[in-house]
Amino acid sequence: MPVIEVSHVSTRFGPAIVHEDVNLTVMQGEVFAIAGGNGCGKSTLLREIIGLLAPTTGSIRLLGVNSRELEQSDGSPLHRRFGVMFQHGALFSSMTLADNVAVPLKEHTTLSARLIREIVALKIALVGLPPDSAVKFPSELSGGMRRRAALARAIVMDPELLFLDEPTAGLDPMIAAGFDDLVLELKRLLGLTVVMVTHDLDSLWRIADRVAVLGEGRVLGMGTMEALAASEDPAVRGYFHGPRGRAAQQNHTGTAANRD
Ligand SMILES: Nc1ncnc2c1ncn2[C@@H]1O[C@H](COP(=O)(O)OP(=O)(O)OP(=O)(O)O)[C@@H](O)[C@H]1O
Repeated sequence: MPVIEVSHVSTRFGPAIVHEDVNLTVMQGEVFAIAGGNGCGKSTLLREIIGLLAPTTGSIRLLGVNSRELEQSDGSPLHRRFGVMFQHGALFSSMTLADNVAVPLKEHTTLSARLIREIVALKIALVGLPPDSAVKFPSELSGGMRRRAALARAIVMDPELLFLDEPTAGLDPMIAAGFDDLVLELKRLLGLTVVMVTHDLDSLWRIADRVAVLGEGRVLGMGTMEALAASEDPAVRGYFHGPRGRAAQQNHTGTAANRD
């Protein structure tokens, strides 16, 4: 069942064309990644899918609802059905970790303070953070812990869909791998569909069921990592067959891609 349908989306900022006729479908239960070079419009597409930005033309359906309706209805029940982890975690620096995680519950529910505390403690444990981290401020946490805290906030409303914008950017490879494992574990436990924007080729090999590669304003290629790595399309090859792409493939399949 499709949970996201992006149809003929074009995006312009003044004279700059970011997307021209982008089409893709995300199916329920998959980890779908949006990849591509810097500035190709990955984050913009994510913002359009969750209704923060309207595409110039074309349409996007999220869980069956047109995202233009979503953009206009801030309190929509649909907002409870998806969670978002923005770039770098985007935690509020003046709030403790527990208060950060509690934000969506305070905004979207009328639950008592006690119940909110209990749900927050549960989510903090679910993402593998120790209980005493709840009272700490983001500046007192490591980069990896901050990402986990941001993930706890993104799943605090028990969403069906989880959006991750560059979740492992700037993390060392071990911490990034641990974060990927956590995403897979949460997907399995909570029955999530995951949509992730990423540059991290290791992460793509590790957890993505399908990947859309954006470039030149469109989807250059879409499919499993195996299929994309075997693509003959020069634009797709360029993305996967650099030194980092070959190393990531070697790590995950034991076979290096052929040198161009
Ligand atoms: N609100 C905006 N106004 C004008 N230009 C914008 C706006 N948002 C994004 N852009 C431009 O659109 C292009 C795509 O940006 P976007 O952040 O979506 O790319 P990206 O693929 O996520 O990049 P990166 O991998 O570097 O994070 C960039 O050239 C950016 O400068």
